[in-house]
Amino acid sequence: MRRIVIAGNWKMHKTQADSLAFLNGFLPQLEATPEEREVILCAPFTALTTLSKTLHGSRVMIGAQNIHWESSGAYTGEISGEMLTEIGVRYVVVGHSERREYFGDTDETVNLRLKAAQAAGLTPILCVGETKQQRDAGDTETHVVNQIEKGLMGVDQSKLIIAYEPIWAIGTGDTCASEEANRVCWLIRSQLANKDVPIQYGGSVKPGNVDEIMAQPDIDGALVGGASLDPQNFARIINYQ
Ligand SMILES: O=C(CO)COP(=O)(O)O
Repeated sequence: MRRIVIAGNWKMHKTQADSLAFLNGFLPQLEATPEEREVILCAPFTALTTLSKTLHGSRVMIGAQNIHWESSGAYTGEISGEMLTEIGVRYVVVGHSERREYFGDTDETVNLRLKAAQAAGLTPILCVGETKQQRDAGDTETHVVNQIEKGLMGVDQSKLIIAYEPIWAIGTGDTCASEEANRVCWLIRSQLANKDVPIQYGGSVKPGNVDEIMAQPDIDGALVGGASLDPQNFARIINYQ
């Protein structure tokens, strides 16, 4: 039985005060949300403790947006798995295209981060997806399969979430057609030993397109950027029909 997991990726948005204000508007809207839908907020490091304390005992889980592969050491600016679990973080986004593009993450370091997350008891959300050029050149399948193969070497597939995020659809308003997103999610699943890994779609998910996306048979959730910053929009996405 596959799980449904909806995660908000706040990226570099929201102070602690902003995060608390968000929860005030957000939590009351989850009262009628079906129990089986897992809800995660992936917030900046500085907001994690506040969120964790405020959400203690709630159905909303906390995720981080990066993790280093060593457990401690001289790695200025990085964060370890133990530092995250200590404050109640349960999930971590790994291999987001913004980290690959701007901060030098490669399939090799993504693989190390995934293994470190699992060793610390965190569930990683591995992001994969093609650029516009790769799609136009007909390389989507090869690229995504390659990211999956390299990223998942030696990774435990029983404690894992995957997000298919076509880069050209991120923050552009240009959603991937839901049948096409489903096709690539199906392709990803076909590469996995564990067919029950939740596979999310990410890229301009909004209240207006979530129902159609979630109706697809191989899409088990969403990884939501911009629309997760607004409590009404994100709650509407979680409460998809
Ligand atoms: O990158 C994303 C989530 O990780 C998607 O961002 P948008 O929902 O803003 O397109």
